[in-house]
Amino acid sequence: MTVLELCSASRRFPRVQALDRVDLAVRPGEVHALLGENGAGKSTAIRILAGLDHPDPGEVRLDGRAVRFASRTDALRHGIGLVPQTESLVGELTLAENLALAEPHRVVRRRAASRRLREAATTVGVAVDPDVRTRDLGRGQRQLAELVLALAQDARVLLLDEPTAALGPYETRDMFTRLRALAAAGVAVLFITHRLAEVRAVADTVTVLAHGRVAWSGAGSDVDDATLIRTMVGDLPDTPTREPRTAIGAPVLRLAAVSADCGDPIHDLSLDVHAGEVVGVLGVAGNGQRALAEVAAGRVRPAGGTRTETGSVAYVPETRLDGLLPGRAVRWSAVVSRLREPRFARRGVVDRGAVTRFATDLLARHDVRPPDPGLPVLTLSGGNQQKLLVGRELDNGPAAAVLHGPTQGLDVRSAKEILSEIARAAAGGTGVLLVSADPGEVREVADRVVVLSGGRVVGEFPAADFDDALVRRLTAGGDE
Ligand SMILES: Nc1ncnc2c1ncn2[C@@H]1O[C@H](COP(=O)(O)OP(=O)(O)OP(=O)(O)O)[C@@H](O)[C@H]1O
Repeated sequence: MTVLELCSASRRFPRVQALDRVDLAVRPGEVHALLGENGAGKSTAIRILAGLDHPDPGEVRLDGRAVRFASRTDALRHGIGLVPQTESLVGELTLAENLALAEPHRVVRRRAASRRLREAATTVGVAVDPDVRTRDLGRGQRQLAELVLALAQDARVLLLDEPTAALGPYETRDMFTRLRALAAAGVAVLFITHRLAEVRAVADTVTVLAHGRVAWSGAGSDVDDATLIRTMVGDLPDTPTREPRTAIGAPVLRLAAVSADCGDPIHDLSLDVHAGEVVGVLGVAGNGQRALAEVAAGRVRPAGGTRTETGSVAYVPETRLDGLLPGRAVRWSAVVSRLREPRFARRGVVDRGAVTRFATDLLARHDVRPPDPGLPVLTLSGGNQQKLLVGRELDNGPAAAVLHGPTQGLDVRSAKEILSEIARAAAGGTGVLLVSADPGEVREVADRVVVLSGGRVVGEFPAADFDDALVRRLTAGGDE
């Protein structure tokens, strides 16, 4: 029995056919994974199912009947909950206030809202405080909060656009336990991911989109990983994620006994990043990663201690839109951190032609699709926005680079390309601070690993000594 489906759904945007006659069905009690390379049409499919967009032509069916949701709120009234890729919570408000905002059709008293949220959180075993300003939660926690928000509104279908992108392996496993419990209770779950291990861990059914079409669909047990990868992105590039390094040099970024509070505080933290070195920072989300990244990048002044840099510091923030100019064309996001360079100005006025030429070249070099500098940034798929941001930041051979979750939302091919880019930057002398939720990528590209817990460094070791059990113990708050 199908609860929600796309029937021969197409959607065209000015430069692309995002969906082309797609059939996709979600069933109660089933976890369905939606896969595909960046730009394949996954978010478009989910947005249509959630009432944020409409197929043209094509149909959405609910319980077998054609429907046309007027909005996301309307879809939610029919039991369709969405956890979007870019969070939709209002940061200044608490989760309880966000719930009141999401239900304009009824009066929601704050105490009742908090109670409903607590109940929903208990159902899925999540510890969220409904009365904390959502801006003060880490990205992973905000996504869990959105999940709880949908459940508090009685969603019987959950559409999750990359719910695990900002989560580490332990939090991901927890989330899957919750999703399985929801499915067992009859909820239908459709989620987007780029990680095949997650498909194996939780999905009953898999659909792969490629260039807006269904390239494969069926039971997860009927397909192997190699076939899935080939169907998604073709053959993987054979690019190295280790480059011969020049000797590791002097420190390019030094934090000495810094403390800062950006929601998840850091205390008395000291860390040096040397030229030509990749320092990987691991930890369970919400243990000071954001504060560390913001302080290291020079965005937030530490409340105590000192920060020293020796040259330019590139920064990829955890939330990609914080590093882009969402309201403007791609070309401006491509140059924003370099606009002061003389080549972009003519007699004191910005030289649009020079900006466009630079942006065109940057998009081509970093495989951002579509490679059109005139498109609004928000019309790029999430993964392509990420490639633009990381490409721009590493492009200029900075002295240091602070990268917070640089491969978030990237398909396997692009993630591999970004890791090679990081390795190349380090080989060229950049000192990289890689703050990541993914132990696998840290292990692959870092020289040294630092583990954060409770806002403090609780362990540090050469990447060559990487030991899963040790990392698990340290991230859980143990001492070395
Ligand atoms: N509002 C829009 N206007 C123009 N083009 C758009 C718009 N929304 C999406 N697109 C384009 O449609 C295509 C599919 O985008 P979509 O976001 O669905 O991809 P995706 O598979 O979710 O990618 P990712 O894995 O990177 O998130 C992309 O080429 C994207 O640039």
